[in-house]
This record gives sequence, C-alpha cells and structure tokens, in this order.
Amino acid sequence: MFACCGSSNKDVNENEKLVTQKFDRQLEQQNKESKLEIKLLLLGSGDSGKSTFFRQIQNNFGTGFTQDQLNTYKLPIQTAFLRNLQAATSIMEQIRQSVDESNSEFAQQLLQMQPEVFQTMIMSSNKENEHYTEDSTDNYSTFVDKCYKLARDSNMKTIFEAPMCYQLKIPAHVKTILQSSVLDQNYTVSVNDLVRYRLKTTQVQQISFKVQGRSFRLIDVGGQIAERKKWSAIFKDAASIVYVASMIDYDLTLDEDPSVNRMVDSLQLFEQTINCETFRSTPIILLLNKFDLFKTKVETVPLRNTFKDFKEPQEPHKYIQDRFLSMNKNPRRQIYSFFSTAIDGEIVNEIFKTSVKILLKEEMSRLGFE
Ligand SMILES: Nc1nc2c(ncn2[C@@H]2O[C@H](COP(=O)(O)OP(=O)(O)OP(=O)(O)O)[C@@H](O)[C@H]2O)c(=O)[nH]1
Ligand SMILES: [Mg+2]
Repeated sequence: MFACCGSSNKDVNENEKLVTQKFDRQLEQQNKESKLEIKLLLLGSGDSGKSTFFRQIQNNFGTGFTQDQLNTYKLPIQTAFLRNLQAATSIMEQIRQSVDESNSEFAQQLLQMQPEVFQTMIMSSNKENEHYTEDSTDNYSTFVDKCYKLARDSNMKTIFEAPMCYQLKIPAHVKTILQSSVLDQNYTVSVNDLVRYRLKTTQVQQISFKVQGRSFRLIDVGGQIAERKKWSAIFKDAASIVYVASMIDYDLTLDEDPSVNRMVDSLQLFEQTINCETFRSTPIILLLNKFDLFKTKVETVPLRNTFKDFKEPQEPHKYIQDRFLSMNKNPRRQIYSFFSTAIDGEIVNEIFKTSVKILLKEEMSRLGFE
C-alpha cells in the first residue's frame, strides 16, 4: 500500500476530488473568459509596422515594459545599428560617394565584417558574458568610437537627405538611428528606441489587456513570406483582423523576392486573407501605415510610376486606400481604414480607441441590439 504522508486512502481520494473540481472550475472560468476575450490578429507583409503597433499597444493599454524587458532588446538594437551603418556605408560606395578620408579605412573594414561578428564583439565586451576579457572591452570601445565617427561623417548626409531612394536596405529614419548612442556600454533601451528599430518577427507574440471594461488579446506574427505559413494556426475565433499595409511600399520590392513589388504583394495578401472562408464576414481594420513617410515620398517618387491608372485630381493616399478597399468581396462586411503612423504613440492610441468602439458596436449589432 502506498498511502502518502500519513493520509488514509479515503483522504487521498477526497483531496484528489477537490483538486479536480477546482481545476474544472478554473478551466470553465478560463473558457468563459477566453470566449469573452476579443481576439485581434495583426496581419500584413514584412516591415509594414505590425510589431511597432503591437509595442505601442503594449505600452499604452497593456502592462507596458519593465526596464529589464526593454533591455532584452539591447543586443538586437545594437546589432541593428551596426547593420544599418554597414548598409549606409555600402550605399555610399554604390553611389560612388566617398566618406571623409579619416573614415575611409574603417569604412572598408566595416564593409568586410559579417553580421555575426557584430554580435560576438558586443557580447564579449560585456562583463557579465562568459567570453569577456579586458582586451575585448578596449577593442570594442575603439571600434565604437570609429563607428560613431563614421555615422556622423558629414558626407553621410547624402543618404539622410534622400533616404527614400535607398529604402530597401535602411529605414527612412536612419539619421535618427545613426545619430543615437546605442553602442555605449551603459546604454539602456527606451520604448522610443524599441519602436524605431526593425526587428523581424519570427515567433508569434501576444498580449492581453482591457479597454472599456472588455478583455482583448492582440496577436502579432511575422509578415515575411516564410512566416506566413504560421498564420492559420492563430485564425480560430478571431473577432477582427488588423491588417497593416505600408504606404511607402509602392516602389519597393520584397527582400525575399526582388522581382515582386511590395505593395502589389500586400494587396494580394490582403485580398486572399480577408476573403478566405474563415474571415468572409469578419470586420476588418485596415491600417495604411507609414503615412508620415508617404506624405514626403509621394512628392518625389510619383505613384504613377507603379500604378499607371492613377490620375490626378485623385489624391495619391486616397487611391491607395481605394485599391485596398476594392479587395473586399463581401459588400455586407465593413472595412474600417485609417491612415496611421505607428511610431507615434498618440496616433496609435486614437486609432485603437476608435477601433474598439467600432468593434463593440459591430458586436452589438451581430447580437441583434441596435
Ligand atoms: N517612419 C515610420 N516608420 C515606421 C512606421 N511604422 C513602422 N515603422 C518602422 O518600420 C520598421 C518595421 O516595423 P516593424 O513593426 O518591425 O514591421 P513588421 O510588420 O512587424 O515586420 P515583420 O516582423 O518582419 O513582419 C521599423 O524600423 C519601424 O520603426 C511609421 O508609421 N512611420
Ligand atoms: Mg514584426
């Protein structure tokens, strides 16, 4: 007989019963709550701004970020800084624009470096890392000085002033990035930095939070072609899709396939997603994102270069909006669109609050109240 801790068999059975009952009640409660929870999916192609939106929501409506959580992004942000500096240097070379003579030797060295080297170098200069040596710290601080000097090279302004032309390899706000001091040993990550760096999503992430007394769950996924096959696993019970499309993509091509125009790809992806059987009647929130960049870009890069049927006096941003809206094959289902700038927390706040009102109203009318 294996009765434990002095309990009789009867006690054990009673205990087990109580534990099972408690577990069942918890499960029931959880089921109830997850049914009441409004599940929103952030979908859209890579680099459109989904995670930027997700982080703003986490910051504004969710639990926010502790400094420890933010610091987990320190290494990816530092590595991204170096990748951006390397890309900017490479573009300088491609357009035969030289950097200052005092930077040219280092610029060549940087161009030869493999991205993995950046990571190893940063890690081995960290006192808490197992590969730390004093030498590596000295080497790192010399390297950082050279990086900052190159990033602030006055000839680099060619790229800062015309970043739109080089969009594929560097973000449009590369100037802000390269003039920051993120490589400092004692750098601590801020939310502001977090929303400005491109950190590709490769794992599904989700947050739960409450707005107007209702529980929401927002799910973010990677949008690059290889990531899209993971999407269907999260489709079940979604109340709405928040589809993010980048407005500046009209003259860019996919990183994954340079023969495909990014906006054409996003339009097709939007069409396939919203019209599939699961979402035929689902209300859709469409974020026409990077509107801040679009307003200046469209002045120099005409929309007609890509969309031959675009004609004045129609406004370019309305044309893009119409193109997306025309993908809806169910006239009884609404698509609510917004021109958004996800790096701006206030704008995201406003858009999200309006979307919540819309979704709650949709829910009421679905339940027959109205
Ligand atoms: N200027 C500007 N930059 C933006 C905006 N939205 C996003 N970005 C920048 O665009 C880049 C990509 O944003 P992400 O949110 O990582 O894109 P994503 O859709 O999550 O990309 P994947 O994870 O690859 O699917 C980042 O550098 C952001 O700072 C915006 O509205 N304006
Ligand atoms: Mg992402």
